Amino acid sequence: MNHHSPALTSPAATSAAASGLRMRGITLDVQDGSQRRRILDSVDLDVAAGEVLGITGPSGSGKSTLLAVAGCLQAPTAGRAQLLLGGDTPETTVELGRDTGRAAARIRRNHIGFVFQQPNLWPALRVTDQLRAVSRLDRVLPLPRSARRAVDARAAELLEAVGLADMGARRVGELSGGQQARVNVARALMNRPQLLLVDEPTAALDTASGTQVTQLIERMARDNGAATLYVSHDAEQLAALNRVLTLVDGKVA
Ligand SMILES: Nc1ncnc2c1ncn2[C@@H]1O[C@H](COP(=O)(O)OP(=O)(O)OP(=O)(O)O)[C@@H](O)[C@H]1O
Repeated sequence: MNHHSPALTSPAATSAAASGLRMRGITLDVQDGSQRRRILDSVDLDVAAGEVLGITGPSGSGKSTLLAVAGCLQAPTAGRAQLLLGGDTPETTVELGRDTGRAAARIRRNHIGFVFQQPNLWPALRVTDQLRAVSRLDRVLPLPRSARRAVDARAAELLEAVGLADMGARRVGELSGGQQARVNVARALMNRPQLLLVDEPTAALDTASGTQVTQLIERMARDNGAATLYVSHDAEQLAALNRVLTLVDGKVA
């Protein structure tokens, strides 16, 4: 695996990494009344495993739509989105954005973590149970004890990594906004995704907590080897990232 930062020759597409996200020529047209509208226009980008790429741009420039394509929630009209898992071969490549049905749901469950501004945590559920609830192992009932232990160990490891080691038994409704954002990041990484998609995670936080969450996302992306797209409007948060791509009218500016 290549954990080196790619050379900063271009803000978007960089030298190919053996692991990470590769998007080429991503174009999305939608029917808007009687007109065809181009929401994304030939977007190229690379994000190596463990690296964070900031995505910014004016409202309506296509940032969330780009995340939706990478997250198999929206199939592009043209172009290719691929998640490389250690080589550029069919066996080590997950094709993203080809369809949005059950195969896409499986890809999301196995390979993609999402962090949104609205964390969608259950306020009455304990922190550890939030993490247990998204584990794909929870789908097989009854769980063998060894699998349950593996899930609990992963949850404990992540809570420690995000600085909430003592909070596992707390109910989410009792946590501060910054702590909830941390639970949100931990939960997104439960299934060891190789791709992490983050949309405005600091919008509801003050600057200091926002900065901590951004630093946390960078560290967790690196430590977990997750290629990460980080959408934000917040200049302060973006300034902390090594690479930022700006979209204007669906194009890389
Ligand atoms: N399926 C769709 N049908 C019609 N229009 C769409 C569709 N998906 C997105 N759009 C339009 O595409 C444009 C880009 O939307 P998108 O949400 O990606 O922008 P954004 O950069 O994330 O904006 P914001 O910063 O406000 O969240 C918007 O004008 C939106 O209304």
